[in-house]
Amino acid sequence: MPTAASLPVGDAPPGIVVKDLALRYGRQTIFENLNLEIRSGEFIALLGASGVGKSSLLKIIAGLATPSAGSVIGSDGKPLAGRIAYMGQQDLLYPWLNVRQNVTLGARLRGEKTDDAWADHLLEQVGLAGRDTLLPSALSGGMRQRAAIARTLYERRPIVLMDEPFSALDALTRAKVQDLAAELLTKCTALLITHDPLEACRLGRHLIVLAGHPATLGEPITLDGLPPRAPDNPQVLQSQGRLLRMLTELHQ
Ligand SMILES: Nc1ncnc2c1ncn2[C@@H]1O[C@H](COP(=O)(O)OP(=O)(O)OP(=O)(O)O)[C@@H](O)[C@H]1O
Repeated sequence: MPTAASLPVGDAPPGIVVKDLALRYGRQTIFENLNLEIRSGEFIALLGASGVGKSSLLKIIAGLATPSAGSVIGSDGKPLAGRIAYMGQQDLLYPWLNVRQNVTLGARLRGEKTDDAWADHLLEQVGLAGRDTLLPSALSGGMRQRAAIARTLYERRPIVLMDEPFSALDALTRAKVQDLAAELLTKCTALLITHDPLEACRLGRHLIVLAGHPATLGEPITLDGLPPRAPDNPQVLQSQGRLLRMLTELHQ
């Protein structure tokens, strides 16, 4: 059975290369000539004011939206289709399916045999072993989000994109789920949208701010050490301060 330390995503996950990306809605230009390179296995946190275009960028990278111009490919030069798992702002668990059925939904939709040993392993990892027959209505918010993480990881994709996945959780549950995500995503290339500077500093290797109209990406703040970093880690506290200052200045 695979272990968390050996999530079966191959040797090195592909990085992401975003080249000269533009997005326009009618006369509104959300961004133009946007370039971003995320190296293999890196965890990037993307921040920025509401409405600046973060979710749009993530959806384009995920292949869920079409850009007006530009391209997104893997750092290995191959398309990213089929190599990305996407986790949105809501857990989107199907209320009529139990935890296990939700976790294995992708395989079921594709008409594949479900990998029950892998599902068991993930349910154990996210602390839901023995809860697999419960419906989402019987779960707390934190448990639902943990089930959604298990469903994301069940897909065994080397790239994981997350759009504010923990924003609805209370501070303590959020910290626990952040720890879990950091541990389970060590072998993936990950891009996380968050409004929470502390979350960004605990999880991200590079923190990038998207700002302006049209939006551009700022110089990244880079943190050392492996996530999850402790909330009172001096580097986390210092970077959090820098980030808040940067976001405030950009908003003026
Ligand atoms: N399908 C669409 N048609 C027209 N405008 C859109 C569409 N989708 C998004 N927009 C606009 O594009 C801009 C960027 O939206 P987006 O959701 O990417 O922002 P965001 O930075 O993720 O915001 P938030 O932090 O609030 O989630 C917004 O002004 C939004 O109104």
